[in-house]
Amino acid sequence: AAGRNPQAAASRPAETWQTGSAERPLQLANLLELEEAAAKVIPAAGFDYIAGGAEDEWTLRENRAAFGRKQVAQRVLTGKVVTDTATTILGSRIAMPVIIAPMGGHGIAHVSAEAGTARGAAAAGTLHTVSTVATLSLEEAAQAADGPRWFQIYLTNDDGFNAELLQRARAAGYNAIVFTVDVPVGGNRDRDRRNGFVYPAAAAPRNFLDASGRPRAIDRGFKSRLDADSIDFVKRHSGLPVVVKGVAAPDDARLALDAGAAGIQVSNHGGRQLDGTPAAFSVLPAIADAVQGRVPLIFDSGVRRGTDVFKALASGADVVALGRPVLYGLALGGWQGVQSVLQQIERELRTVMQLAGAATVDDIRRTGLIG
Ligand SMILES: Cc1cc2nc3c(=O)[nH]c(=O)nc-3n(C[C@H](O)[C@H](O)[C@H](O)COP(=O)(O)O)c2cc1C
Ligand SMILES: CCCCC(=O)C(=O)O
Repeated sequence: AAGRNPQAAASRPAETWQTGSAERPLQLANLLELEEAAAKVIPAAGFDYIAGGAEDEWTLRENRAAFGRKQVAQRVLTGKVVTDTATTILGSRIAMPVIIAPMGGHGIAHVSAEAGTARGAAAAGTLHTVSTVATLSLEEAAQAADGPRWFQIYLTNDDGFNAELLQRARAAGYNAIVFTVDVPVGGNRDRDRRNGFVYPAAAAPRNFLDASGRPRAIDRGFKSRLDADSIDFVKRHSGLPVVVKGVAAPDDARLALDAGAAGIQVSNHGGRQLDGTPAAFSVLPAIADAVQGRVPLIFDSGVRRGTDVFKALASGADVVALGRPVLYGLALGGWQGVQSVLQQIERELRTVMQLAGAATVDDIRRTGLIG
């Protein structure tokens, strides 16, 4: 059931999908205003799929609201001046503590699909996490740009296929595997049910096509039973550092650590899975406490502003990952739109750092929040 949408796409006849095709930089005041603009470019059911969350979308809204309950301390007499926003994550140097979260089907948003996203990320000096259900194959996405890149895996019920996918990722030069564990089943997404949404043929995930173009493994669905052995499987077959993504409880963080995770991605999948759970930002401090700096923490779900990045890092995250705004930037401006989105949040972060007396990313991590 978890793989229902992409699976349906693989067997649908060709159809036209009139989505974004512009290639231009974007003039942005902030990332929040992108959603309304993107709704005019992406076909309605595709837009709902991207923008929506599970059930009442309470957690989707709470992901934003929670940032409003912690405050940044203004510090203007420290004598510090922002030097740069660069940082290192799992051995990769990136220009800002912001990366791109894995999202399926970039072809839903723009004709360049993941090639545009990868190029935009590289132009901004950061990395893109390519999804299992990406429109382009992991090899095509890798060829689109130089620089560090991560591959996200959903384990299917076909372990031979899973092992092959991990080996392909290693061969294509991916630097880490992001193993997503919060989709043992697809969430209850009312908008998609109402729209009868399935991935359009234009976004059918090519990782599942065999040499003769026939769909493979995706009809077996994604694994529901996930545990320490699953993490070990991903480690063994990839030979790469494994980030366990979709951790929202300290006990899952401890379990992932014991199973050999090289990183933990605190996330509630952007409010798309279990509605009624706390904001990802609300559970971050307790997870950081459980992890005790033993592995890096990546944080996502609801990040839209430089202040959000600052607050997440001050709460224990090493980097944050950005979801929906990247697809909106891609829809509106192709690779240049993605670059604009990343540059905008970096610009905001720099200003916040200066006003909060943090000269570097490490300084942010040493800063306490109010509230
Ligand atoms: C359209 C869409 C598709 C997604 N597909 C995937 C996916 O294939 N794999 C995955 O691990 N997470 C997926 N996610 C979740 C994101 O990685 C991330 O957790 C979430 O979008 C972060 O929240 P934000 O959009 O509020 O920034 C998807 C999210 C969206 C919006
Ligand atoms: C059913 C999983 C497909 C991609 C995904 O993770 C999402 O839409 O959130």
